[in-house]
Amino acid sequence: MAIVAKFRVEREGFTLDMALNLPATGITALYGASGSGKTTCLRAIAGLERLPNSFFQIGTEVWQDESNGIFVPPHQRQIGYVFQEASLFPHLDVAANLQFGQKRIAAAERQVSESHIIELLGLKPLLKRSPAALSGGERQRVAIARALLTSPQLLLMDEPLSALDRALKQEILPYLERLHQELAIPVIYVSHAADEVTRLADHLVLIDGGEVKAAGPIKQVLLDHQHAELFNDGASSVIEGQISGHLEHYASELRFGRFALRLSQQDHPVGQQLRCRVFASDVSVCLTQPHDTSISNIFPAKVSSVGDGRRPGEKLVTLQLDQQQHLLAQLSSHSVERLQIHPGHHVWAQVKSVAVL
Ligand SMILES: Nc1ncnc2c1ncn2[C@@H]1O[C@H](COP(=O)(O)OP(=O)(O)OP(=O)(O)O)[C@@H](O)[C@H]1O
Repeated sequence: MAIVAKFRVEREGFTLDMALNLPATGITALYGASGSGKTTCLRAIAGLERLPNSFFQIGTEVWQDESNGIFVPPHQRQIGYVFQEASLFPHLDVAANLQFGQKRIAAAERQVSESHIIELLGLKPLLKRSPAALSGGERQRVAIARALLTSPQLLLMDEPLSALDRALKQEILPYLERLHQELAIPVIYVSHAADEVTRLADHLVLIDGGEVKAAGPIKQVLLDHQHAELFNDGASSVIEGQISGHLEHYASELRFGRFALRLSQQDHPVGQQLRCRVFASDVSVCLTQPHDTSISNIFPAKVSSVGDGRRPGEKLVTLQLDQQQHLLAQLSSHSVERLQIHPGHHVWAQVKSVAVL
């Protein structure tokens, strides 16, 4: 099943022209700077903004095809929408706010059970509270639950964590991961926070100036040197693996394919799936296997490409560890020349540090 969209609108000083072909599964992140057109795209998907000459289809359902006079109004689209700020009814308690979501759908059409959603989002202890007595993170969890209880075919989330401080954000992210693992509802997630996107998304659409610059599975898009600079905090690659053990010296081990990555001690149990982000600036390259180094994570790799970095004198080198896993290394062009690093070259990748997401 796929989501196919074509949106075009010209506004004063801004043209949006996007063609999207997305999988109707998992989390797709729309990532771009402020003013790049993410919200306009989301509002167009919801039908809140009717853009001329546009088209939208999810699975076999066409919600908009202006060339054939089709436009399904927003209230007839099975969509859940979560905004930056949770807009709960202040006079109703959490339970009544949730029921409001569910009542919009006839009992026979409900796809999700209320008790399951309450459990997934950890809302049981909050049911009798009024919205005023909730933290920002709790309010947002209620808003997400309310949207899910309308049994949407598609969940749209517009910067759902951007109004929360770092601690609240960290509190809510595991809930979003659980939703992802346990519910089959596709999510389109708008964000300009690279850490959120790399942690949650399966698919990534990079938007710049109203246009799609790149789209595809997140690991693949991140490796594309051309787009590395659109990710505003620097080029990086993602490693996804399972905690395979807790080691001495306050360290844990993450297995990915036939490799193991040593991390600072993690609280997660063995077997827990985890994503890490490896910044290209934290990866260096040796021609021979280093033994006398303080760096613990050293992998044999093959250079698959060498491209220009963000600044003059910088190169981005893609290193292939195996069929599934690549790393990006940011090197000086001087080092690339001195070590004669070229595609096909067998080298050793040293990973200085890893951001656990
Ligand atoms: N109703 C409107 N009429 C005219 N211009 C608009 C309208 N809505 C948005 N714009 C303009 O369209 C451009 C894209 O806005 P949009 O809100 O989609 O960007 P965004 O990527 O979501 O930004 P942000 O992250 O700041 O929310 C901006 O230049 C904005 O000023």
